[in-house]
Amino acid sequence: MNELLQDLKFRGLINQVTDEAGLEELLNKESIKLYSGFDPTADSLHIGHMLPILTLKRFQLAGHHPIALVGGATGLIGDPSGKKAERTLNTEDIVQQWSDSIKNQLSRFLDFEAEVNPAEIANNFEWLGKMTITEFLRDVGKNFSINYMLAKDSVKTRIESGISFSEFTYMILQSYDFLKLYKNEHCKLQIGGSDQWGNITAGLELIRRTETDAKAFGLTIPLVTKADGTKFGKTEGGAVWLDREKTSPYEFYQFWINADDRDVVKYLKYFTFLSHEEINALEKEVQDAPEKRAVHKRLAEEVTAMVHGREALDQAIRISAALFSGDIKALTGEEIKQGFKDVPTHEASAKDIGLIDLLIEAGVSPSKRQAREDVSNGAIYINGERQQDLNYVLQGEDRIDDEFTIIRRGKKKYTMVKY
Ligand SMILES: N[C@@H](Cc1ccc(O)cc1)C(=O)O
Repeated sequence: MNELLQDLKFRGLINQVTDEAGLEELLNKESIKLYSGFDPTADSLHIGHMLPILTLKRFQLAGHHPIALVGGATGLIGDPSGKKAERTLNTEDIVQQWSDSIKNQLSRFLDFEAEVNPAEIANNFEWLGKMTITEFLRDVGKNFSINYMLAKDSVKTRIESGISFSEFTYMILQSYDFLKLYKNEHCKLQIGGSDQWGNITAGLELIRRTETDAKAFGLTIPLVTKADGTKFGKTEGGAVWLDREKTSPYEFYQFWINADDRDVVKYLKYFTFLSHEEINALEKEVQDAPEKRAVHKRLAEEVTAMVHGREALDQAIRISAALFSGDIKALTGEEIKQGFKDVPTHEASAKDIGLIDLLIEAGVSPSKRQAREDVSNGAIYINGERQQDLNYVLQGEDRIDDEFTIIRRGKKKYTMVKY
């Protein structure tokens, strides 16, 4: 058995393979080129994209050459696979901009400097962008029968609700990419999410029809599912992005820490490079002492360090600990902003405001009487410091970075006061 395929199987990373025995033979024989494509449908990739990226990386670590393809052209059209409705088109400028940011993100995961098997980046705008309509229809489109195309899930499921000619032809564009990379780069394998099976096999069909003695393969990765049935990768705040401006390293870390006990081992297998032995040991730990959440922590550490680096991970851990204990004094203003992004905010009516007045206008305490009680009982904290003086007036030193103050009532109720 091939070691890489064995690893992918152990991790549950294989959904379908076009010809497993053939692929195994090939992987045992040579170091191959493989690719996966990413359409710029937003200014950042999100954690749903991580599985194909990390799978490319697993191939690279096993000695193969990964090509990460940015869909500068396909992103202008829109893949109907797995989509219930037609997409709205984005402008060429926007797609160009998004292609650049996605390219940068992809570059963080793969090794482009490796001596023998460096990763490569490609952009299908380079060939599809230049192609003329007559070339497309004569050289590529002629190889696809309408029947074949109508039978694909991506099209079949949309016949009733509607699909444009543009999205209908998407599979041909992606097929042409595979053919192009197969011919020019000897790229013999395309991988992608399970919804990409139709597009990948269409590419294989095109290669088979146009190349003699062609041998290429497709492999899909499962869709990440969650034990509670909700969609993976979404939080209340929306998608979990790989761009730290959109999802801070602290939020990113929290996402993994909060994984369901039933999902955590699966995520370790999917998203980390820990050894099988280590994962098996951690699996035992979840079964024996799930309440310790040590395995969740380990998962969050591994993935956050990989995506955002060691320093950002340390910061995320410090913010989490400070928020948990309520002692935020040691945090910087930036760290507090990350940690308190989702707490209610209140715009203070004045800078040097009396504490009781502030508690009332910010809705921290429901009434004046309660506000006074809260303060004298010691339930009120200003930036992590208890304040029991009923006549206390907030001053400059209570404003972090001269911008905001964190008020806490009781154990967990936080409010960010801005000026
Ligand atoms: N269709 C893929 C992206 C892709 C684009 C071009 C390719 O050649 C391959 C894959 C997706 O939407 O996820």
